[in-house]
Amino acid sequence: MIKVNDLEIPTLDDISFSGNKLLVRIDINSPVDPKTGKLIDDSRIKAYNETIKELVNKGNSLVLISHQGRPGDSDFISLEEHAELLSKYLDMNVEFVEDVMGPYARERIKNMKSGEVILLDNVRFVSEELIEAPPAQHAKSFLVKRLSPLFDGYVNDAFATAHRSQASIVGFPMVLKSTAGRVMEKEVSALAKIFNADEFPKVFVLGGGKVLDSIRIIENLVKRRLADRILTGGLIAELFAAAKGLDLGKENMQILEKKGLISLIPRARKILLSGGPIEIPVDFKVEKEGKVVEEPSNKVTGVIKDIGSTTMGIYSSFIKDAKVIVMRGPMGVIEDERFREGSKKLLDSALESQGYLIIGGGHMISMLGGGSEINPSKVHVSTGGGALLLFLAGERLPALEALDLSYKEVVKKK
Ligand SMILES: Nc1ncnc2c1ncn2[C@@H]1O[C@H](COP(=O)(O)OP(=O)(O)O)[C@@H](O)[C@H]1O
Ligand SMILES: O=C(OP(=O)(O)O)[C@H](O)COP(=O)(O)O
Repeated sequence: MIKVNDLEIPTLDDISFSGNKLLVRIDINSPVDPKTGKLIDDSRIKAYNETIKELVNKGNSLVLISHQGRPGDSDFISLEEHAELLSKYLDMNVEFVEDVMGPYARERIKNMKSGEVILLDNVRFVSEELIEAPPAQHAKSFLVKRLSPLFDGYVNDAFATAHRSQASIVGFPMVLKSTAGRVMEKEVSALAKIFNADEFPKVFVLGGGKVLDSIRIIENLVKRRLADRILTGGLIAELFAAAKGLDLGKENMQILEKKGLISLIPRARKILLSGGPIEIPVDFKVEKEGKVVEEPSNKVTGVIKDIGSTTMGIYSSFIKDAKVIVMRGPMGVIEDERFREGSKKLLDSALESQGYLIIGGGHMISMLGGGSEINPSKVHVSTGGGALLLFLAGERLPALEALDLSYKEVVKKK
């Protein structure tokens, strides 16, 4: 059992599945090259080998289910390439089923033989999946009602989606015997141990594009005084710079507006006024008339694509002095080679520092490359980004709550 505060989460040691048909929720949501639509990192795809092999070796047949991207974004794609990569890394056939809960998928699941593994298509093609709702409500969703009768059990290994109260995460545990998979188990146990309150300074490096999530996380970190410094990059830095009243220029303000982020400025301002330890870049690398130039953050005219060199130097020195460094979300538009430098420099500083590094989020992890030189006693590479940060900030994760509830309501009562 994994114990987190008052939650008791069963693992594959507590509920042993053998010869069963199992639904396994994984998170293989990966960065995508917007030009080609191809995956640019496969670390999350490799992460589930242990869980999948262990379950297959016990004669179970597995139906893998995951999301990829969000509707409207360029990374909202089908999981066909993911299935090919899973087959390659597992060295077994993982059949791609181009359906989620329709007759084709259900027929294929019914006909599965022991040891077979299939991957359903992007679960977010089903609109219900995008609703955040309590487990009891999701238990009544079409997704859960159509798929759950076909299974003997449910395994949740999607730590990276543990902060979402979505049907494929919290609905199935209400009706099926459920456990955490090996990735979930390792992440939760390791992070609970690593994040020792006595180790400081703790420096959080937060970038990327999921600004609403990040604001929520920063509010938590500040309220609980968990961070000594929060170094901002990506769109989060732009939001805080705007909140501080810096002149980001018309184009960047239009980008913030288009992404619906202007309404978050008052929240960012409140964090700044409450004395939150937020660092904002002093300069940015921008794209201007097709050229890459650096501009001070109080007078920006080009489109912001990365942090500037002075900021890289200042942030690196904070990182080098830290005892614990948590990194999530890139400093810039890393899909473009010209704007990878900020993220790369900060990552190198973190790897060189004496501090313990916790790194999460698909994009930052992709910067690690193969990661063969990484020392596991100094670095924890999490499959999670937002989930990781919310967990570290002390929030309860819906996926863990659902597994705990499932154990009490579904397993113990049987
Ligand atoms: N200044 C910026 N303007 C626009 N997009 C940015 C900027 N900086 C980073 N990004 C984008 O943020 C995305 C990654 O953010 P996110 O999904 O939050 O990270 P992760 O997957 O690591 O959690 C990338 O696609 C990157 O291009
Ligand atoms: O990539 C993910 O989160 P992350 O960017 O916080 O690591 C997860 O797959 C969750 O995806 P979502 O933030 O679209 O719900």
